[in-house]
Amino acid sequence: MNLPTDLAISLRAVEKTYADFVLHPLDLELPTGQIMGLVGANGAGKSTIMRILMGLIRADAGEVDVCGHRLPEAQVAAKRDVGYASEDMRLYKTQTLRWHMDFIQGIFPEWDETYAAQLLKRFDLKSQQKLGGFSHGQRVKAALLLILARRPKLLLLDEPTTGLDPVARAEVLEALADVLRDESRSVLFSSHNTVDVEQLSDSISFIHKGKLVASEDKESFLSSWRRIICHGPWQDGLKDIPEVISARNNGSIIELKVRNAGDVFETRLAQMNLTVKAVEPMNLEDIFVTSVRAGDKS
Ligand SMILES: Nc1ncnc2c1ncn2[C@@H]1O[C@H](COP(=O)(O)OP(=O)(O)OP(=O)(O)O)[C@@H](O)[C@H]1O
Repeated sequence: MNLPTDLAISLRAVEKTYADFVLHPLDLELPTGQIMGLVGANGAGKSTIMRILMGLIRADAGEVDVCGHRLPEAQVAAKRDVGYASEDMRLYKTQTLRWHMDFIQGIFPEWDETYAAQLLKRFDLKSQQKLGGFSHGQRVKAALLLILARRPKLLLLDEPTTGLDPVARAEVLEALADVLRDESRSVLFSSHNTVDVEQLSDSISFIHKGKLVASEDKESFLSSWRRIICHGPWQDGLKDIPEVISARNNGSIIELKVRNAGDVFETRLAQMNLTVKAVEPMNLEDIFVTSVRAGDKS
């Protein structure tokens, strides 16, 4: 079945249960031409989502569409359109990078040799070197080169920058930003590195213990959070206010981290004899740590 392709990814009520983990009914959409960062703590379910999208595991329920192909029925067509890179990607240690490039070129007619040559240079890789002799960072870059030069419509990247030194990270991020210059391509990447996600993404999806707690464009997501510093008497009831994700006091200074708190929120604080001294934006790292520590409230 061919479905409309204005969405690179469409998940509807997708579920997956393992012995000790439940991916709760998940709805997720990635419009074509966008880059989405998938953020969540260890074991949140990021790789599970990636593997479902790649058809490596089957969802227990729900509908999975990738580049307009319904899985699992249109698995073969979907695999042509998707490039997937993860830590468990198998490369042959005894073969050179050139051997891998020729191998992939033989399978995917879309292979772009000019682009592959540019990536070799950008990533500072030697095509005649055997993969067994590559460092971790070089292996990650080699895997990305093999996927990017195929020019797939959708890139699924599981932790693409983990374990890379700052220079290699910058090279990889630049290469990903380049991919997006072509508006028909899309990227979903998971990362623990909130700086990368904040820098690169159009939208952010936040997953916590198998539940999608937010999936929004980056600006709205970041601006929905605030750090508020106030003066006044501490009250245990602060923690029960739904918008307050975290509340801490140090003497008469109270620090609140709030989400979706409208203007009436400050009126409410005033009614509690709290004087607002500062309202500050939060970066993704702070939001991430606050959400994970707050557990289910986020
Ligand atoms: N094949 C499997 N059998 C049983 N449990 C599994 C299987 N694959 C994953 N899980 C469990 O599902 C949960 C989510 O795993 P997943 O790899 O999706 O998390 P993640 O968000 O990618 O974590 P990390 O950031 O550590 O890579 C974990 O508790 C994991 O143990």
